[in-house]
Amino acid sequence: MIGIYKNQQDLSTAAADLFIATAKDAITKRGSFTVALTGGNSPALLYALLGDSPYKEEVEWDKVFVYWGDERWVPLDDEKSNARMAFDTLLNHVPIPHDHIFPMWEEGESPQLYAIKYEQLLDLHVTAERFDLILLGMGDDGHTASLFPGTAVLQENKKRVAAYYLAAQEMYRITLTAPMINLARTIIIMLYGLNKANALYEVLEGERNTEKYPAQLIQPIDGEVHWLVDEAAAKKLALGK
Ligand SMILES: O=C(O)[C@H](O)[C@@H](O)[C@H](O)[C@H](O)COP(=O)(O)O
Repeated sequence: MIGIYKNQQDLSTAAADLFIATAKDAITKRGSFTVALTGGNSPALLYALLGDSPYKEEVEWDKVFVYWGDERWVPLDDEKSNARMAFDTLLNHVPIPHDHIFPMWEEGESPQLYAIKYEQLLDLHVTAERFDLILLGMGDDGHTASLFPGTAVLQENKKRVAAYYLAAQEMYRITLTAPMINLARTIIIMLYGLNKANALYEVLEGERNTEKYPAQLIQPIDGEVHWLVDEAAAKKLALGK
């Protein structure tokens, strides 16, 4: 389903409401809430909302387990780190136990070996391999998580977590694979701005070409996906008119 909002503020508020509802539902039904966070700019306002009143009091943070959907393979204090952004805007502001947080990074480890370790970390709390919620963004080129156009990771169907060198950015990326993402109970893909309009149109209404527009791979098996976008990003969509 797709929700089209006036601006970044409105779509971030909608995402915060959905986050809270999903967390409460998971905690009521299963006793915990497992969430994979995203990087990029799109979730910054959502994280700030969740880290402040009145939202922050709505969540039983001691029952929340935080993972990441993808990461740039850089130290936690690097400004490119997705984890650092989430700590700065959200995790340092809420009473979540430190051992409930699983950044995709380990000093001195190789990204490929850490991807194997991360699958074991998932097994600690993500029951039946299903996240309660995965947050995602989408790049102007149609990538989501670290599933970039034309990369071999798009064909990965055995691993749940994969790491690879992204030559175009001269860095390693580590990511949940599409099959793992698609097991989630709920997925939120949030994005805003005119520079996303073309990719959003191609992903949702264009021909299927997952090599070129990897976000087309996101189709939960038995869950729901919510596209939360602003009017500018929805500009080319027929269903946005
Ligand atoms: O680490 C990353 O780069 C992200 O997780 C990535 O998949 C991001 O969501 C998109 O690139 C959108 O980024 P913006 O929200 O900054 O447009």
